[in-house]
Amino acid sequence: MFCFVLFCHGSEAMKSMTSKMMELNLIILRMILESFGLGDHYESQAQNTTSAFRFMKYKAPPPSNINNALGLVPHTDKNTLTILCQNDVQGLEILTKQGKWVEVMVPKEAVMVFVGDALKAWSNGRLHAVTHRVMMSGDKERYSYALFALPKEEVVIEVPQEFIDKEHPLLYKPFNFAEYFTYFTSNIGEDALELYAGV
Ligand SMILES: O=C(O)CCC(=O)C(=O)O
Ligand SMILES: [Fe+2]
Repeated sequence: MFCFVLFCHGSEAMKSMTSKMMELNLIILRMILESFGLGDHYESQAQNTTSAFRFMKYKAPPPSNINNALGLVPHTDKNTLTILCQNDVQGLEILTKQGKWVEVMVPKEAVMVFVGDALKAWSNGRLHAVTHRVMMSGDKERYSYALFALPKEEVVIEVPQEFIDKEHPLLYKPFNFAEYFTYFTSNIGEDALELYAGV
């Protein structure tokens, strides 16, 4: 996979795209919070959020491996919410809780939204950060672009009291997102969140 991160000082089109995706991210965040009856957390959550934007290009697999080439390794996103757009070359797969990989057919003009580790932790595990990967087949390149909403550097992620009760004991200690991310980059593994912040 080839990818680069854009820090949007550049084109107006990019700036407008980023701000629309950020707007969508905030709408989704508000819907999630309201669905838990926690709409009053929206303002602080929104203020604590920043973003990164990334383009990705996946080459078509080599002829020797046309049906089954790994484009992007299995992972959970580390941030809060990801909004992903793609061209018409499918390839995204998610891992079910039963351990089965399932292809996701993203309809044209639809976007995918992923909950990342940061939001999983904040919600005390109520929201699931799904493991996903990209598998390439066929002879066309896949392009995708994503907005990664993430906590600002100084933000400490702390489970709100409303998410803690007898049936839902505290699962994650308060942690600084930037420090978690640094930890993850030198301890890459599926259970990074549990190891770093698990109670
Ligand atoms: O390019 C894709 O379809 C997936 C990208 C992704 O999961 C990521 O960058 O975290
Ligand atoms: Fe991802």
